[in-house]
Amino acid sequence: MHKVVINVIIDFDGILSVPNDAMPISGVYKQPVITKLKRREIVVMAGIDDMSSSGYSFDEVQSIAENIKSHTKIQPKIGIVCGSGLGDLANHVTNSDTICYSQIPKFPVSTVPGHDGKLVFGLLGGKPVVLMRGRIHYYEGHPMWRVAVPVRIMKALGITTVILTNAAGGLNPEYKTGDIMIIKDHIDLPGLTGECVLIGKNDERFGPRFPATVNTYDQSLQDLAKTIAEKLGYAKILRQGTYVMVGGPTFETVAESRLLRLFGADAVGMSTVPEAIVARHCGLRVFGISLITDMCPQDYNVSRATTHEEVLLVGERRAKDLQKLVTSLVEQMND
Ligand SMILES: O=P(O)(O)O[C@H]1O[C@H](CO)[C@@H](O)[C@H]1O
Ligand code: HPA
Repeated sequence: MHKVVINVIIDFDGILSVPNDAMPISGVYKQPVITKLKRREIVVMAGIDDMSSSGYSFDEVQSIAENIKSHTKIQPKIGIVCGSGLGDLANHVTNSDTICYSQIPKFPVSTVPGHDGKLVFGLLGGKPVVLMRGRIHYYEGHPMWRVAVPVRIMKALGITTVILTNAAGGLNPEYKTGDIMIIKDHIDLPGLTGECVLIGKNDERFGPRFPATVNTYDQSLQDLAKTIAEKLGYAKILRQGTYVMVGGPTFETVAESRLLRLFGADAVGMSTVPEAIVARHCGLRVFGISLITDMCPQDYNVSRATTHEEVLLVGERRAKDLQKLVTSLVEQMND
């Protein structure tokens, strides 16, 4: 999304033109003339995105969902988004139907290693689910709405709960690589700086213009997950904390990690928050879980570079534990 404030030339007759090299920079213009023109025309002339664009319309989302329904008989009640290196969860789905994102008209495609780009329908813990084996990230160049539109599509498929999983860097000094963090709250850093996923026209059929985001993460699901994790013997690696989203794709500098910690975040990643917001906006119950795949450097003396390969490796190592936790959660949650 670009702020469309452009330099225009207005001649004596009030005729407006946009220079060929028009850039999205601030300019001074005569308000009375500008208001005669539709903003969309100016935007089109300047060749930049329409700032009112908020993505696929309600009808488009329904028709994408209808197309998907024609590929499977499973009617999912729970949607699961698999984070980096966590796609193996899909291997535990029985009676499965798999559809590649690229087969579905208008479905965004993921380009990140560790994100296969497949929708897997089937039974997990005896319940009908749909898993997104691979998610869409903002840093891939997608506008924010597109990052989260799969959540709207899953809602149109009939889900009532979404489970968001991710790989994240640990900021809380008490955390360790391999820990599992139940998300209790988030900080939408892109949102706070003007890139909230809900910016643009609002269609009330999706949800309200000004949605509340307190209690985004369902308390009873957090409690249930905690109980299950303790029974599974994960007490020592179990955390509950705040996830902060950054745009990425750079991993944090020491100074950035310190700043995010000062904000009160326990873990940092480049996803999840837009999906959680869109899910709450359309009335879904949300549960989020982070696998701490690396510790963010907060000391220049011990700073070492995080890599995506390392993130995927830790994901692989903890895959079984997360799979057990998520499967039991799905099995035991009420619909
Ligand atoms: O959030 P998920 O998709 O798990 O991926 C995390 O892992 C990648 C970095 O290694 C980033 O995309 C970060 O957000
Ligand atoms: N920072 C941001 N995103 C991440 C990290 C990290 O350290 N690890 C996995 N995803």
